[in-house]
Amino acid sequence: MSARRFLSRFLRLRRTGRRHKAPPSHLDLPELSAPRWHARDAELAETGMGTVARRLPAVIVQAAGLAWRASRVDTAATISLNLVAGIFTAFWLLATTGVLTALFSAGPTPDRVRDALPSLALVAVAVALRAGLQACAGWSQSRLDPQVQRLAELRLYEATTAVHLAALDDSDFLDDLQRAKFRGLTSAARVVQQAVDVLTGAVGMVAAAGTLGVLHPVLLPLLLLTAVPEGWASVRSARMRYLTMLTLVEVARRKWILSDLMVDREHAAEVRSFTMRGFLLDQYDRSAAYQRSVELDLARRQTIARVTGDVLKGVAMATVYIALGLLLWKGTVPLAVAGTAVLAIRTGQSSLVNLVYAVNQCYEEGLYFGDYLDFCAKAEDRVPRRALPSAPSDGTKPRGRLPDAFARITVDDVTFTYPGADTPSLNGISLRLREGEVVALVGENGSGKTTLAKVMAGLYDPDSGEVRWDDVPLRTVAQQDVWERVAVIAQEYTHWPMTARQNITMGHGDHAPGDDGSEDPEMLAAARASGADEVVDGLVRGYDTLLDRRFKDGADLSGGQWQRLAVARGFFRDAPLLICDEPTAAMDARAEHHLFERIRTHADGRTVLLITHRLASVRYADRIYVLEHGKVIEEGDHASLMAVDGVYAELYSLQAAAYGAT
Ligand SMILES: Nc1ncnc2c1ncn2[C@@H]1O[C@H](COP(=O)(O)OP(=O)(O)OP(=O)(O)O)[C@@H](O)[C@H]1O
Repeated sequence: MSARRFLSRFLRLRRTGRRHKAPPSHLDLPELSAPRWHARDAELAETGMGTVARRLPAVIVQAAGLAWRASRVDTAATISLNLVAGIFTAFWLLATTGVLTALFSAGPTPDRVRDALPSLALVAVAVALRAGLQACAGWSQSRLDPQVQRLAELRLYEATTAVHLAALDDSDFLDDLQRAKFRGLTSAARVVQQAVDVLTGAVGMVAAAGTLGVLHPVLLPLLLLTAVPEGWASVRSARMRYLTMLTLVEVARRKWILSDLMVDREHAAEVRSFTMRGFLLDQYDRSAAYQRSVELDLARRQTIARVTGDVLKGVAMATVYIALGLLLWKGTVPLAVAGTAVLAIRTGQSSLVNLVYAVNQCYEEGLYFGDYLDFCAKAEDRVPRRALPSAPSDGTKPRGRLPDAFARITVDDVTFTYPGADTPSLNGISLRLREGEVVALVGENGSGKTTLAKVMAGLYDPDSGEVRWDDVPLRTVAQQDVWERVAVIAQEYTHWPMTARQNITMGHGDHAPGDDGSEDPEMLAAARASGADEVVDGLVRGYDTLLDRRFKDGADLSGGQWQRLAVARGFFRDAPLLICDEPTAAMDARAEHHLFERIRTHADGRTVLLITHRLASVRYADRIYVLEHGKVIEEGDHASLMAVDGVYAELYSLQAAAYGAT
């Protein structure tokens, strides 16, 4: 939030009666001002009840649509049970008139009580049925919530795991994603809940108003008169809380960040070694103290609003009783009707208060839910039609079929620019790999090696140019077909919080040990080739060890040990093309030597694209491409590149000299 926006918001809040101290200056930090978390807050603060009422139907239609898709039975049950309960509310109120008419009639008391009994029985049945229906409605609503939540989560995750990788490099898309995930997703179930509460409140209100209309039309305005003060007090109190939370957003974020730093294991060592404890606790305490003072102030102002509402309600109730007295005195309504009217007014009053509150909440959640829906639609637009093998068979279906093996891979004049970047990361690159070759990419940091590897792995589509397997362009085949035929040992790999076995075999079905306890021979071969077998030998539960210290009996590995597992994962995939991007960066000298030996012997007949800064290891590559600023500037085998005496020769000589010196 810019200083100006903060100031104007602060002043606006002061004008609406707030008297908070400004946040302490140490809290006014740039990392707290990311707008994505609470993008709707300012809009909500400005919105009046008129706007809310106008936009509400659209929100309710969206909520109903989601609920319907989540569970037709529970949605239909929730709505219809609430409606029928409303009918019984009206029925109960009208039956009460019968009871009161009999009780207030002339004659001996036993006779009057006897006359009232049939109506009393009707009242009892109506009240019991209404309570039963409301309980059932509540039950079906509780069943609906998790189903809505599941549907909303699935839709989001299905989209985020299928969007084009380039979408995740787009900062606007990432902002929208964060907002949809952290705020929009939780609003899905809430908007449905609030929509049901709006319905329930409206039904109760209509039942009470309908009853009063039937009793005597003049009684209707009395209902509004009593409900308005309480409705006002409840909305005002909710808005106050909301606006207060708004000013605490930054402080709350600061507290999350600080609490993560003080609690998470990954920071624990540095917190101690850099003696950060006192600093963190002090920062946390100051934030908490500010939050406490704001919340105490809120409690005081909410109490004032509630007391004001209660006083106004008392005045309104007195007015209603005076009006009823006058109507009785004038003979406009009989005594029994007046008695029922009091009951109906009280029922309608609580329904109206609930209704106003639910409308407010429904609208608020609806805005965030709208963000979620917008994001899902945007993300689904960015899912490539050829993402999955089951791509639609319309004009955009994958035309080609990727060969299971290839004679050559050709990269032809490929250009690629990351979303939002000013300059291309790949600028007219051409190269070729023949089956069974080891081809190396070398070059200084940022020269485009990893980007080229990702384009060749089918993770990014080139802006122009083509990558072909034999004669089949990658952009014409289903992406999943490409991914299944390429094994990538990435520069930055994930520490999967799973067992050692799953870390190697993941994405390739279940590789549980056989009945005799023997492990899958292919997995063992991959582990041996990468040196992961030595890592697993040191784990208490072997391949069954969970590699995450956050769980009971979980283990953690060193950087080099994790890298051995990542390499084993790449070797395990039965893919004709193996891309190794800095596969030994964290390994010790012996493991590195072992791995490069393996790669030099062509990794069991596979074609290998090797990216590394260890130039001694690329000497034996069949061909070496040297990249600079996204272009190939030299190409050839080690001997020919040394003979050219260009960039490769310079880099190689530098490294060789360093070793020579030692
Ligand atoms: N996700 C991204 N979004 C925008 N630009 C990126 C992204 N990833 C890389 N780049 C840019 O693309 C260029 C090439 O990066 P790349 O990672 O391919 O280089 P590299 O040769 O693999 O470098 P290194 O040797 O350091 O691994 C760099 O200028 C980098 O800043």
